[in-house]
Amino acid sequence: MDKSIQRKYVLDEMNKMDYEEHREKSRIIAGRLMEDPAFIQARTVGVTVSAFPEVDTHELIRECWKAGKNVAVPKCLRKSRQMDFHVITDFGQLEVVYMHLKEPKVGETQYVKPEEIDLLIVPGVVFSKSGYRIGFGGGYYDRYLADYAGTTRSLAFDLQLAESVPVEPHDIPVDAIYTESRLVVAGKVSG
Ligand SMILES: Nc1nc2c(c(=O)[nH]1)N(C=O)[C@@H](CNc1ccc(C(=O)N[C@@H](CCC(=O)O)C(=O)O)cc1)CN2
Ligand SMILES: Nc1ncnc2c1ncn2[C@@H]1O[C@H](COP(=O)(O)OP(=O)(O)OP(=O)(O)O)[C@@H](O)[C@H]1O
Repeated sequence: MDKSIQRKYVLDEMNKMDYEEHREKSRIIAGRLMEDPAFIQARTVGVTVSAFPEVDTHELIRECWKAGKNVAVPKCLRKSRQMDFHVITDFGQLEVVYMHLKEPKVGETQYVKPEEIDLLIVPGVVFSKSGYRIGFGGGYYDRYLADYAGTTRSLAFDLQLAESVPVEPHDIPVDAIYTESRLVVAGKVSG
């Protein structure tokens, strides 16, 4: 199936969730990640600030702060279509400048190199059982992952899992995907 059709179909399904269902499932998904040794051991976590209908990451970010972890969020560089991650210690250090996305205020936050991020939580719209993904189409994460050697995870609702997605040469799969009912690891699915 065409990438943009698959993206639109799944986004439409995600948008059908009501506020309660979205919040409850997000809480379960984030809770599962928080039990993962890769999360527990991470000193610095790279994560996006979610926007509905993405799996909510706000509570996860607060839990990172409580546990003394650094929270690094991406700033998009539009010309080069690259991203820089900056450490935020408060949601007040975010601003909306690009595509309704909450991004770090670069003057107020510390830049971190890819090798300083222990765990990168990779966003996406559709995920395959091999860990491949369809994002919002900016190619930002594909570019970042090309230079990133650390551990990756994704957070998704069950309805975002597809049998397969089109794979291009630049696509790099994530190590594992948490949903409200499943853990998908390197092509294996368990309950
Ligand atoms: N919450 C959240 N934040 C995130 C992402 C995400 O998926 N979720 N990203 C995940 O990657 C990055 C932003 N990704 C983007 C992906 C596509 C376009 C986009 O479609 N841009 C239009 C218009 C560009 C322009 O105005 O210059 C385009 O490409 O046509 C923008 C951002 C970083 N932050
Ligand atoms: N490593 C890369 N080097 C150069 N161009 C790239 C790279 N990765 C992706 N691109 C380009 O970026 C554009 C968007 O890529 P793609 O459609 O795979 O995005 P996506 O996976 O849906 O989104 P994202 O990675 O932002 O979540 C494509 O035109 C692709 O060719």
